Amino acid sequence: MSDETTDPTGDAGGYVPLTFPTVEDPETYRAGFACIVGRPNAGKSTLVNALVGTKVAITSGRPQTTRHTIRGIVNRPDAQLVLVDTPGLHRPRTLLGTRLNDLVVGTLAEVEVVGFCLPADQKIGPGDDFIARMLEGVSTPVVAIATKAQTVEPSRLIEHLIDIEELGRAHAADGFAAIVPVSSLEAYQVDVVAEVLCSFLPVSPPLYPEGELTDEPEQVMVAELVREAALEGVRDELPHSLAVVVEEISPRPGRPEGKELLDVQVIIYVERDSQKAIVIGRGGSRLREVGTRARAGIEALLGTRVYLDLHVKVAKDWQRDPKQLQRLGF
Ligand SMILES: Nc1nc2c(ncn2[C@@H]2O[C@H](COP(=O)(O)OP(=O)(O)OP(=O)(O)O)[C@@H](O)[C@H]2O)c(=O)[nH]1
Repeated sequence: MSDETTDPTGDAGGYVPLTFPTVEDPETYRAGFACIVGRPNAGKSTLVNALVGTKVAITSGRPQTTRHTIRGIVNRPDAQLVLVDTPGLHRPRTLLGTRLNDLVVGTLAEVEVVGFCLPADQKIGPGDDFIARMLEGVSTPVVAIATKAQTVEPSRLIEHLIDIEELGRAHAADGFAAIVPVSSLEAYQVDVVAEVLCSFLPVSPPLYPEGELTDEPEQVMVAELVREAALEGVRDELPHSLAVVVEEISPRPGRPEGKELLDVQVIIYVERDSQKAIVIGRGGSRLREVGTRARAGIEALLGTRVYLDLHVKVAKDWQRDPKQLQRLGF
């Protein structure tokens, strides 16, 4: 299934030269890494997107859509905060789950501060306790973030903040390093979250050039865009059964200047033939829509016209097969 653009809107071939952000005062400028954790659906990706100001991670109403560690970078006059968005922390049920948790714990030890998202629209439960216990094992300071704060009544928010305080004290003598309510979609206190997280970073020059939104390889970003497009409207049928691999991104040879074209070859893996039929749709109609939607995002990301070549393949039970997982980049 192929799909070439006929009406490009992006700047062709527009890779922006990299410059480092302006440092207001090198004596006090801070830079470092923060990791955002929380149970599935806690609002982690939405918070990262609000902090960074550009969509870098996938959000959806369904748990566990973020399979890769995606970093967003917040540049402030006084600090650079590099955010690591983690997959939904959960008790491992499949091998994929185990790998995700290993990935999360490994990441926590390497960052300067952890943001622990606890959604205000839900009571603190066993999933949050599980994460709090996991955090006991790392010495990184933990900032509790009461997400979705403006989706509930003030009385409920207060109750939630008290419960968070208790959760913190149950797991560490001094409790959480800070507790901040935020509502990412309602633009409430997003700046405060950035400021509090930055206060835990060491004095350091900026780590990444300006304009760089993520240090994930382009392949991963492209795969995420295709995955998001392929799940659109069929999340109930295929929530976790879909993996995307970008086989190749290469410039089409012999294109005239200003009309550059990137060939992008992508494989969508599903677990069963029935799922393949869902992704492709009648007469390939759905896959065409997936291609059109994904291509628009890829062109915006890469800043050039794209020829997207999409294939759907069946990889039986890929979630439980270590070899398949490795091949799919987990
Ligand atoms: N109204 C409102 N909705 C929010 C807010 N934050 C998150 N949501 C919604 O909550 C749902 C889950 O948010 P995500 O950001 O995808 O959650 P996540 O923690 O990244 O989820 P996983 O990737 O499954 O771990 C989405 O439907 C969001 O739109 C908020 O501040 N206000």
